[in-house]
Amino acid sequence: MENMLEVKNLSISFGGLRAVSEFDMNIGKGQLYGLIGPNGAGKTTIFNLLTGVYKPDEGIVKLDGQDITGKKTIDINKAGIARTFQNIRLFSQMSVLDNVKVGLHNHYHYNTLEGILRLPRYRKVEKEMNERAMELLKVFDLEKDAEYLASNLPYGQQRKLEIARALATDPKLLLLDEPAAGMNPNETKELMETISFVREHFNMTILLIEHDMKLVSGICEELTVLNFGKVLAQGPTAEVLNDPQVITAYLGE
Ligand SMILES: Nc1ncnc2c1ncn2[C@@H]1O[C@H](COP(=O)(O)OP(=O)(O)OP(=O)(O)O)[C@@H](O)[C@H]1O
Repeated sequence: MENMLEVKNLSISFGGLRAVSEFDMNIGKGQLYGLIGPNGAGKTTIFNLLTGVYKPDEGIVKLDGQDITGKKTIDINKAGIARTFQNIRLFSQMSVLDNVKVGLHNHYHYNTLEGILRLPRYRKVEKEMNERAMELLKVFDLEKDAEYLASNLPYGQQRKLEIARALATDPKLLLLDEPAAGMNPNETKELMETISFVREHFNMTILLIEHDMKLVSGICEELTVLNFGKVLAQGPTAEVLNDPQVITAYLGE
């Protein structure tokens, strides 16, 4: 299997704290991959390194063969990585539809003057964007909520909308940071179905951070377990979760 993501020897320190150390991870195209580990292990820091929020002290990140190490967040997004956040970050005072359209701006363009004068090209692009955004909302069963304010959606739906907005940027790799955080068991079950569906429907490669072991064992094919910024175990989900070191360091806590 060809790799979508290749991470080699990634390290970063904050002051004296080595938050991520000599971290390696390969994710095959189309894989659903989990990153787990105790609180403070460095999982979110790895997402921040992959998305250019932090620049690594050492190491290489390649997306679909392209070196993206140390690039700016916006350029990494254009290269094909989109993410969601541990605490939902929607534009709460914008409509559901407009939240998705924000994501589409990577790919649809008109200049300001065309916009102000409402020239035909502006209207054509707007129409295409509305159609594309509605298509995405349909996938998540949110099209009937298109005109609502994002903040009026129930929590589980806001999570879905955040995923829809990330997908609107047309990524190659989707990063989900604790998508099930704060969800009840029913919402989590629905979310698992949504994530599996997104993988199939968009032929997407997905990396997720998650503490909910039911979700992790239910949908992830491979895992990396992180402990104190280092890889503790890596491989097929069932093997990793039965590894005595993993049970002691993480699952047994
Ligand atoms: N910008 C920063 N400055 C200083 N220390 C930081 C910074 N970002 C993260 N850290 C530290 O790096 C370590 C790893 O944090 P990180 O948030 O990546 O852990 P995590 O595995 O995502 O934890 P959780 O499961 O609780 O979200 C922690 O000790 C944290 O305090």
